[in-house]
This record gives sequence, C-alpha cells and structure tokens, in this order.
Amino acid sequence: MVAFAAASKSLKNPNVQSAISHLFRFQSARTLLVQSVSESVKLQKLGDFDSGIWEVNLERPSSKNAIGRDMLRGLQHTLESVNRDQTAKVLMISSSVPKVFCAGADLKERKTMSPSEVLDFVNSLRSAFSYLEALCIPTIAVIEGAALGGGLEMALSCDLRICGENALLGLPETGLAIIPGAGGTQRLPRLVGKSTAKELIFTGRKVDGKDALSMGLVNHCVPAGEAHLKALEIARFINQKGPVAIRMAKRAIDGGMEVDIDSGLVLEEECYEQIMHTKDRLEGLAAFAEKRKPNYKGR
Ligand SMILES: C/C(=C\C(=O)SCCNC(=O)CCNC(=O)[C@H](O)C(C)(C)COP(=O)(O)OP(=O)(O)OC[C@H]1O[C@@H](n2cnc3c(N)ncnc32)[C@H](O)[C@@H]1OP(=O)(O)O)CC(=O)O
Repeated sequence: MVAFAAASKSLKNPNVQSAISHLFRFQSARTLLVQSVSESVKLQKLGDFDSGIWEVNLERPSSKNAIGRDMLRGLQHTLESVNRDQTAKVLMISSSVPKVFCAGADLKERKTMSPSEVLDFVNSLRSAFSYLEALCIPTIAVIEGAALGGGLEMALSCDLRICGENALLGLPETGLAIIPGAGGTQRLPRLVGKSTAKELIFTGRKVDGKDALSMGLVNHCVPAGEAHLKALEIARFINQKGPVAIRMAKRAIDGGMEVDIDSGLVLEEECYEQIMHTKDRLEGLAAFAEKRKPNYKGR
C-alpha cells in the first residue's frame, strides 16, 4: 500500500510524467515496412498507432547525404510513391547519418559535369523540391546537424521544420560562386523575410538551431538528439485529425498565400466544400456529442 502510494505520488510529478510520455512516444513508434527505393533513400511506413505516418530516410554516409544523380532519382521515386498512396497522412524527412541532415548538392559529382549537365541537374532538383512542396499531405523536416545548400532547400520545401540545438543551417552557395538554385532564393525570403534572406544568402552565414528558431526558419528547436521525437509528436497530432480536412487546409493555405485575400477566400470556400460531404465531418460531430475520440476514415 505504501509502495503504491509512493508510486502514484511520483506519477503525479510532472518530470516523471514527461519522462514516461517521452518513453511511450519513443517506444511505440514501430516501423511496419521499409521500402528501399535506392541505396541512399529509404521509405518507412510506421505501424500500429502510427499507421499513416511515413518517413523518408536519407542514408548516404560517405558524402554526408550530399545529393547526386542517384540520390535525386531515389528521392523522386520515393516522393512519387508517397503521392500515389492514399494511406499516407503525414511525411517526415530525416537522416540516418549522424550529425547531418543533408550537405546539399554533391560537389564531387558536380566537378565532373558539363555546364549543360549542371543546369539539367539543378532544374531536376528544383522540380523534385517543388514536387515535395506540392504533396497534398503535411511534411516535416527533421534536422539534426548540418542542413546546407540543397539540404536546407529540401527542408524549406517541407511544411514544418524541427531541429536540434546542434543544427547548422545555411545556404553557402555564393561562397562556391553559384546561387541557391533549388528554390532557396524563393522559399527562404518567403519564410524569414526578404532582408534576412538576403543577408543569409549574400554572406553564406550558417546559423545554429536557436538562431534558426528566432528568425522563424524552423518551427521548433529542441535539445540535440530530440528532433525526431518532437517531429513524431507533431506528426501524431496531425495523424489524428480528419485527413481530408488536413489536405484541404494545406491547399487553402498554400494556394491562398500566393494570391490576393479575396481570391484566397474563394479558394478557402472551394476547399470547405470538399469537406462538406465527407463521412468524417459527421463522425466529428457524433464523437463530440458522444464525448469520445473520433475515428476518421479519410472520406
Ligand atoms: C543545391 C545547390 C547547391 C548546393 O547545395 S552546394 C553544396 C552546399 N553544401 C556545402 O557546401 C556543404 C559542404 N560540406 C560541409 O560543409 C561539411 O562536409 C559538413 C556537411 C558540415 C560535414 O562536416 P564534417 O566535418 O562532419 O565532414 P567532412 O567535411 O569531413 O565530410 C565527410 C565527407 O563527406 C564529403 N562531403 C561533404 N559534403 C559534401 C558535398 N556537398 N558533396 C560531396 N561530398 C561532400 C566530404 O568531402 C568528405 O569526403 P572525404 O572523401 O572523406 O573527404 C544548387 C546547385 O545545385 O547548384
């Protein structure tokens, strides 16, 4: 009885609760399937409670996940697989290489390319990141360590960015006498403002996780090593919501930001109409009335 009372008292301690919930969140993430799309890009589908959460894993340790032709092909195929599958609800992009998210374009391969090959490659990389940005489900970049050049441009194409304090983010391209050519000159100013983006791109300055947070470059900065956990926590929140509503919210926000407010509101109306006749909308109302968790089916 005494032991039980002591245990229940310690369970009320917020630190213990937080540790347990971290443990629970960490342990219950179970990978159901790993699809190896290429040597350097793996696609994982989480299972059980996390069904609906998918993860692209970058895995090219020899070059710190630098993106060459092979890796780009792997990335394109992976994103196409995600896009085709209606069961994907949230996508996380992470690295299995310690201390790096992605070191950008493969500069060793670049040295062997002719100018027209470089242009072809950069155009394909830009298209791949636009494809990533346009995926109809939410995407989260999980950044531990370096996200530089094309690596940051990939993260900028995601809806959310979560980083560890040890992150190093930057667009150092001008130091190589090129410009960020995979969307960086467009997405960075839209995210952090024109003036800050110009400073970062003109100087090639790299910022750590805390500075990235303060300039709005990332959504959350957490202690080093905890970015995946934080991203998973957010992915789980999203995964419990009405899937059609999430897709329509993304469409309305993304489409609306590029047009005037009146056109944006028309787009919002169109998106609202898409959710009007879903069974999930009725399920949401029923669950509220019955004081239970909704069970959404994505239709
Ligand atoms: C998309 C466009 C342009 C670009 O992206 S340009 C590229 C911008 N990126 C960079 O400038 C990053 C360069 N890399 C680094 O700063 C560091 O390597 C690091 C990522 C901070 C990691 O540092 P660390 O000290 O941990 O590791 P090493 O430097 O010893 O690297 C290990 C190994 O990896 C190779 N490598 C690293 N980055 C690249 C890369 N981008 N391309 C090819 N290889 C890379 C490095 O050379 C080492 O190899 P070794 O053979 O062992 O020497 C726009 C456009 O496309 O134009």
